Amino acid sequence: SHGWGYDPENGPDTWSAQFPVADGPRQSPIDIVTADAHYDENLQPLEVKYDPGSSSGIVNNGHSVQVDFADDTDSSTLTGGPISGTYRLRQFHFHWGASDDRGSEHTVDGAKFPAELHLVHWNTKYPNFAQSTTQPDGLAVIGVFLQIGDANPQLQKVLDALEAIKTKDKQIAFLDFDPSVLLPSSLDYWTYDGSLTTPPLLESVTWIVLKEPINVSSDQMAMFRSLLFTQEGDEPSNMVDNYRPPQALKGRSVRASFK
Ligand SMILES: CN[C@H]1CN(c2cccc(OC)c2)S(=O)(=O)c2sc(S(N)(=O)=O)cc21
Ligand SMILES: [Zn+2]
Repeated sequence: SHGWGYDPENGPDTWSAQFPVADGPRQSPIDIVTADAHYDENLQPLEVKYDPGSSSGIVNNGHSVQVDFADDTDSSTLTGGPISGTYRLRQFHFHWGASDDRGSEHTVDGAKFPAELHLVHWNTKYPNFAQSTTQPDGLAVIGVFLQIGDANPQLQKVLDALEAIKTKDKQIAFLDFDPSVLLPSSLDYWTYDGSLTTPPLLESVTWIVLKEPINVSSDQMAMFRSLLFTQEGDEPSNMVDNYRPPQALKGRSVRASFK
């Protein structure tokens, strides 16, 4: 098996060989030390405007489950917050653990959550997504923690699609889904300059990590863990622990939108 992944032979500790930026100055995720997060009254509220008509498909890409959006118009956008200009929603996906004690990429005062949702947006000042991924202000990713609680009915539509995309590279149509139903009631956030948390680990992400988690039940978490990293017909490997651990802060500051 070649290509990056999350096993000992191709996981996060091996990525710097092919992607030297892995040891760069603004890598993600990080541990958010809440006492060190500086309240910035200049931070604007987040403005999320998503059009369910722009959702297109759901795919097992061999690293996560991802819902893709049509990003040829400004139908689903992120503005405000720490960013300037308009960023278009491209996709959302998740990271999770083999058990409920781990799975998130960011941690808060060292605490891990069982999963983390990432909503990926790109800066429309650049001609397209690919170009934006190479720019320091090219991407903005909203991170939402998942905590074990009551079953989340909004998540169920995503989970019900998983049995049709169990193996790597399987995808199906996924229409009329408004990802704002996955956001918590408070949009209070921490923000810092970082990177993609997977190869190519590009240092082009303004991270916007929401303080309030959303709920997921343990049974719903088990559904994520029924996915496979592997293709149909290959020796099956459960898609679990698809998270990169926290990286060095290297002098960066984390700002808070709330007191
Ligand atoms: C496989 N995962 C990444 C896929 N992407 C990607 C695809 C092609 C090219 C490229 O850079 C040239 C980036 S992506 O930009 O959509 C993101 S966002 C993200 S995370 N976890 O930091 O939110 C991981 C990935
Ligand atoms: Zn991610």
